[in-house]
Amino acid sequence: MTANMHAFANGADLAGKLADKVAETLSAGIAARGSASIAVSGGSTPKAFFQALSSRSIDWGKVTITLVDERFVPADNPRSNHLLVQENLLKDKAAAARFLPLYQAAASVEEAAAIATEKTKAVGHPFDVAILGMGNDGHTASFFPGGSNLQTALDPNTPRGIITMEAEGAGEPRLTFTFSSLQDARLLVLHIEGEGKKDVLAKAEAAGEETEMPIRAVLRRAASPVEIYWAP
Ligand SMILES: O=C1O[C@H](COP(=O)(O)O)[C@@H](O)[C@H](O)[C@H]1O
Repeated sequence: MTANMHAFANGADLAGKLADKVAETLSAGIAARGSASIAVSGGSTPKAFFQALSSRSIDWGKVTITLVDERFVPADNPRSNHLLVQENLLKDKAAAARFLPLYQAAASVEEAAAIATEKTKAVGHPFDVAILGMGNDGHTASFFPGGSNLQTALDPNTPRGIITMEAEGAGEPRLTFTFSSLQDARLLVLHIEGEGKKDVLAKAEAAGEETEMPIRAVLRRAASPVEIYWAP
């Protein structure tokens, strides 16, 4: 419903300021409820932010970290979002956090989604923090244009949890939290970098179908304000 733009001079500045804001929100969650949760994205954008966040002094033992979405690949695959988080976030002070992976070594991606839904069902009602990314095709999480489960993923009446997604632009089959799981995070961030992504955002903010650019569902219908963090 509401989007607030936070623009920074460069990626390093953004990473530090976003880490400060996320650490503050997680600490407030711990103070209010005794624990806190965060769902993060993969891709090429969040590495510097993860590294900055890992050094923040909060009570990481009370924090659960999970992923917004994941490829149906094991954690040693270079395309795994789990691997990205393992190498860049679950270290330094943040090594004390609990991590809940979405990938499960199941016979099918559908079975993996059911197991991951069960294993994550105690967190995220709502998440304290959800960090979304956005692809050049307007996807966010694994809500891909033309995705096999896109309508279900974006339906506000779909229960919280993880569903599967296959799409031409997605590579491997995917596991993704649904829109209903992410849209009410206490701090809902869209983290994008580069002039190209700014242009994609402008296109998404214009009129058009959500199914063409699924990030529109978040920009238009999220219950929480969308805090857009951008750097050139
Ligand atoms: O496929 C994915 O891509 C998006 C965006 O990635 P980027 O490389 O353009 O930053 C990401 O948000 C999502 O988690 C990931 O699975």
